[in-house]
Amino acid sequence: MLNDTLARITGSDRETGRRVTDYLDTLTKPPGSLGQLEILAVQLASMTGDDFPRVTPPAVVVFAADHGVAAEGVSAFPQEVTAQMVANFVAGGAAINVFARQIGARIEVIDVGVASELASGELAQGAVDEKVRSGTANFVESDAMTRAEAIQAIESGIRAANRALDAGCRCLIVGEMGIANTSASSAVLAVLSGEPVAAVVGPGTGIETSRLAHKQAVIERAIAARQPQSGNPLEVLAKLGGLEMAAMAGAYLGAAARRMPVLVDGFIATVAALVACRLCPEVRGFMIFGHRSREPGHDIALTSLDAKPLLDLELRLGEGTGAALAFPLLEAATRMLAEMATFASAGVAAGESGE
Ligand SMILES: Cc1cc2ncn([C@H]3O[C@H](COP(=O)(O)O)[C@@H](O)[C@H]3O)c2cc1C
Ligand SMILES: O=C(O)c1cccnc1
Repeated sequence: MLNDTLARITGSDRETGRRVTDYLDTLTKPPGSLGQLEILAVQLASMTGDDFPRVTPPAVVVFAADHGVAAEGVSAFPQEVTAQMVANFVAGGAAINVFARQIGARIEVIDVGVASELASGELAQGAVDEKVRSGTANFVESDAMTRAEAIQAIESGIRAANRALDAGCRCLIVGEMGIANTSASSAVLAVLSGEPVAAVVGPGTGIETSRLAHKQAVIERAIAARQPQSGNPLEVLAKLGGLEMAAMAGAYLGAAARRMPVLVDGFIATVAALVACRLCPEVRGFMIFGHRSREPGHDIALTSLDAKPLLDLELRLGEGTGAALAFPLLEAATRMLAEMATFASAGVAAGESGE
């Protein structure tokens, strides 16, 4: 299924993009005056192959999984919080639930590796059970997961993207929940970007500055012990990543294979996006970056992808929140194309051409 999906991903449709670029200059505004919104409109048209792309309704998929490295004291919160937040997502009380409701999104919560037994029983009723294993192994001691488990998690992400598409959704927002996943993301990013761990590591849920040096040392020890090959993204993911990160990468691939625009969230989501792009560079053409997270490694991940995020609200939450908040800008871009009058239709005199 992964190989089929990879084979189906082609570049975005530049011809449609060029047509929409020309059309934008016929709308009743000075050429280029809607700035980034015009760029967004062209991107969405190129992704979908549609001169009048639509992004509503959006889908939010939140993947949850635990991390063995939580045992090293790298998060400000205990591991149980992952399962407890899954219950909160299902009950509709988390930040992502609020913003998903605001934008009219279909929301799905998917357990790909929550450690708690409760999570697959009463706690997570209403969550999709795609558990690959009960959390990763502590990557300081052994590989986080096997290559087969990483592929299984990626494929659960592909299925989630397909469910969203089959339900009629037109834009995919991918979120995550997993205590200690900023450590796994920092490890993966350091290897894939070649940057030192010190440059990509950050406070995550808010560990004290004194504990940040410990978090950095744990990640450095893990990379030294696991020795992943930076040119092999699947190996880096399996040795140092997380099940939710694998599923997120899969969801991006699944969306791109069906030309569905993806709105990428914060630090963890962007590291997963980097993994997806290393697996298949054409996926990049289907990604829009919602916001710049306060987690310091996010800038490095964004730079690695040559990505410019839409918003900077100083968020550091994850769950898909920054992407959900950016969604109305995508909708505005599509409405601008579909609803604005042209100079000809409105009888407005055109100005001098050229900027
Ligand atoms: C209540 C709560 C809700 C969250 N929602 C997202 N995260 C975020 O924090 C975690 C990563 O930070 P670290 O690596 O420091 O554990 C992830 O679960 C991420 O999604 C949360 C964290 C907490 C505590
Ligand atoms: O940007 C993120 O996704 C993020 C930052 C800190 C903690 N959790 C998530």
